[in-house]
Amino acid sequence: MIYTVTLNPSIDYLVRVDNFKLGETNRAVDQYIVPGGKGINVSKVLDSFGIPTKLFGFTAGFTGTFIETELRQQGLDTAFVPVKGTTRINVKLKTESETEVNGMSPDISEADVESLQQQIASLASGDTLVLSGSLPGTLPPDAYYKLAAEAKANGVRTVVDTSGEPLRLALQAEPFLIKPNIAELEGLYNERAETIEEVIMLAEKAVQDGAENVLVSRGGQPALLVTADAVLTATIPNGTVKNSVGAGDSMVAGFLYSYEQHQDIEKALQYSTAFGSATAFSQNFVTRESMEQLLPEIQVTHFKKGEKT
Ligand SMILES: Nc1ncnc2c1ncn2[C@@H]1O[C@H](COP(=O)(O)OP(=O)(O)OP(=O)(O)O)[C@@H](O)[C@H]1O
Ligand SMILES: O=P(O)(O)OC[C@@]1(O)O[C@H](CO)[C@@H](O)[C@@H]1O
Repeated sequence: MIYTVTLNPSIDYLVRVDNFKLGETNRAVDQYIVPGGKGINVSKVLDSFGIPTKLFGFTAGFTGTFIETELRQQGLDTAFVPVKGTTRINVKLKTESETEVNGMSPDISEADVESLQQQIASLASGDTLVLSGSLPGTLPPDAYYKLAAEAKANGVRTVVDTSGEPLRLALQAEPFLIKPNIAELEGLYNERAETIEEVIMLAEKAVQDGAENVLVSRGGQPALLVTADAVLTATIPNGTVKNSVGAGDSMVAGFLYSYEQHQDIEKALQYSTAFGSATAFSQNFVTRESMEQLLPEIQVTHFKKGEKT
């Protein structure tokens, strides 16, 4: 069974404004109000591909109630720990470009964390635990490390999709998969990666530091999968980006969807990329139809030094 953890969920307010003017009253021409947060998005995508998951995390206040109610109505199995305060609202403003304002998390107490730890303690060998998104401000940076290490000690496969210090520390728990985008990978080692060789070098550092599979997304540029034995690249299909919110989460979902069936990292990279781009090219999330359309366009190859991608 796959379990996702969203410590810092959100209501995503996606709003489109034509001719946006800073400092003036702008009127929306389109809007969506949906449960968000990276782990929740992974669960939504997997569920739509027939893979059931259980959703852990913290929810608070009327926004938390909205998230829980919506997800349950969609048939998702939520088991959020209720906490004090109000779950955040994240604004995703679509103008000529995409601008995001992610809200502030409620405070999480030690007792809240213990409740979550108890839930995670029930996972066992054969289970997968996906830890995704930012940490609430009151949690220490090693929060993901601790949860991942506990799960791993029980034979659970762990996935960590976060950034900065929480990601750096989580590597010590030897996660099965991490999915940094290029900025997150650079941030991990405080180094710029302008050439493909530099990107690979940083991803290889993350492997040395503990990650089994490092899936690097680079927006419209080829994605990479780096392990101790292989460096793979995947071409990115051409298309018009409609909404990239959740494209990275769709990649995580696609990787797991494929890997659970085939245990083949080349296929997992191909599916992962198809899931990511299918989400980027749609207003909502990837569907089976949109994914299957893109899949044959994506070529996965073993990277050879000197190659341009
Ligand atoms: N311009 C694009 N053309 C095609 N596919 C894209 C484009 N931008 C993003 N994607 C798809 O989305 C995936 C994830 O993109 P990105 O590297 O921006 O991840 P991310 O920053 O984690 O995403 P997000 O946080 O917005 O969910 C890419 O690997 C690709 O499959
Ligand atoms: O602030 P975080 O936790 O880093 O990211 C949260 C978030 O931007 O990520 C998802 C898309 O990946 C959105 O649903 C959500 O609003």
